[in-house]
Amino acid sequence: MVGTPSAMGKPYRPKDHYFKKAKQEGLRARSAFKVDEILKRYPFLKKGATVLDLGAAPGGFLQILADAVGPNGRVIGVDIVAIRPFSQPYVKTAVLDVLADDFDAKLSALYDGPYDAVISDMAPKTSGIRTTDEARSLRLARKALELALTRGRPGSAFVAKLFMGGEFEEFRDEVRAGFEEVKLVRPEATRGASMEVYVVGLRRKAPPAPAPVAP
Ligand SMILES: C[S@@+](CC[C@H](N)C(=O)[O-])C[C@H]1O[C@@H](n2cnc3c(N)ncnc32)[C@H](O)[C@@H]1O
Repeated sequence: MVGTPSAMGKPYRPKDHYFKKAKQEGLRARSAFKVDEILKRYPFLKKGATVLDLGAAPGGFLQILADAVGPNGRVIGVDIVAIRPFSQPYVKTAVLDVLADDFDAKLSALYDGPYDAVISDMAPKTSGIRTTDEARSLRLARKALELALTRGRPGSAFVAKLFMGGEFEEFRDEVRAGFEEVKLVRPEATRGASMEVYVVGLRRKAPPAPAPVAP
């Protein structure tokens, strides 16, 4: 089936190769292939690791993350939409809005960290107005970065999806300030028309030691 031509000239196929592959492999979403590719390129998640997945519904990323950390690990997934429960007891999910005032307290009640990786595939509801959508995407990515910096261990990793444009460069600099290395990934499974890119922060820098108290 030939889809509607996109702005970049590539056809948009709602039921494309990755959609079918996800179905065949029992994956909840085609996006699972995106995190799988990121983890293959940057294998920062070890068995036994603890990971926070923001914007986790319906759970494609969670399936890959659960496999990556195994039963001695821990995966926490949150979304404003309910996530069908996982059979693995080390995968915990909750309906939470990361932008809500009480989010941090509710996340702490779920699991207080620290995390080996904070991953965000959050995407705002699109308005069709490019600047508005970029700003909303950036707001979600900045919240994810705040969580990675406050709840990630030194040495931990960060991944956030972001719509290119607007303050993209500023955001990349903010990630650079907190992580030793920063990479940009546009996974194979990303649809042709999409402006999204994943910013990957590797090895969170240790926060500066507190100033010594004067005698
Ligand atoms: C592309 S989908 C995520 C797909 C998911 N990674 C998977 O593999 O199944 C983006 C998600 O971001 C969520 N989202 C958007 N705004 C959010 C917010 N403020 N708090 C939590 N989740 C949010 C949406 O509800 C949506 O489920």
